Amino acid sequence: MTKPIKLCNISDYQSFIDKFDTFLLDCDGVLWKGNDVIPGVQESLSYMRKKGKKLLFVTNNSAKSRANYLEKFKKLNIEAYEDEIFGSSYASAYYLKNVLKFPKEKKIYIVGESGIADELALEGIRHCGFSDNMQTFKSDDIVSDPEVGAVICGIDHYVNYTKLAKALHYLKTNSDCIFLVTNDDATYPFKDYIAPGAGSIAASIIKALGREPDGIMGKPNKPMMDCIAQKFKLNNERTCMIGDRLETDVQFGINGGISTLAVLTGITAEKDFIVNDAPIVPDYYMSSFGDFSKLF
Ligand SMILES: O=C(O)[C@H](O)[C@H](O)COP(=O)(O)O
Ligand SMILES: [Mg+2]
Repeated sequence: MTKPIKLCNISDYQSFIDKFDTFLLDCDGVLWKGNDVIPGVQESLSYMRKKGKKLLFVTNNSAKSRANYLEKFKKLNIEAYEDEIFGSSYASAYYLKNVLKFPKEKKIYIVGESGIADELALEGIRHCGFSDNMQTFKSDDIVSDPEVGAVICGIDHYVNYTKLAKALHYLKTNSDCIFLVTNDDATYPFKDYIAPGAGSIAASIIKALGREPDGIMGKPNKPMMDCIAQKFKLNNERTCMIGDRLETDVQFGINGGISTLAVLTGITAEKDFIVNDAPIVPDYYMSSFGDFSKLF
């Protein structure tokens, strides 16, 4: 088993950055936790831009559209541009439009937030489910709607029984109704705690439905890489994925044939991959992406 290389000092940081032209940067747990920016992140990104590196922000968080994410970057005083941002809501809309060729006459029921609705709308795909955000459960609300051709589930801070019951009803009663999940992250790192992730929300529908989703869009899966590849031709030898979760970020890099750097500010701990039988091992790792700020 190849051992991951730990980046410990300024010369390690310098030689690592010089190896690559493009960095795919995860967001939750690498750049920030919730709305708390990880120390040194702005300076690290500025240094990379100063060295002429291409930066792409690749997040499984489907709560926001690319435009909304750009607002978050600005609010947190992090330089970013909309065409650098790839979220699982965008990857889902891209997949439904270009791969599934989702029929115009059908609509999608959303268990999730505005990111999914906004990106579907940009692709001209009809959707519903938003009005159920604050709904108190009433059995009469669970009615058939043959126009629902798909259910999509992502992170949803307003998830409720009505939404889960409607999603299950459409999937069970509408023939050929497909079930997509924006991402399978079990957890979601905040500054002082770990919260349930999109994968844990989708798990309640999966359990009730008795089958797995027809597709998971985000890292480590192909729809996210396809979404990036339609905009940027990556030179795999000179590209590195930087993330905080082994089974999404590092696996995404491995699947994509690019290098991987794990940081320890989010979900993954060193003990998760330093053992001999670790299933997923990054090429490199370091305590925090913010440590590159020492080069600034
Ligand atoms: O959906 C989730 O569980 C969270 O958004 C998760 O944190 C993924 O965000 P990422 O680390 O890919 O930015
Ligand atoms: Mg992350």
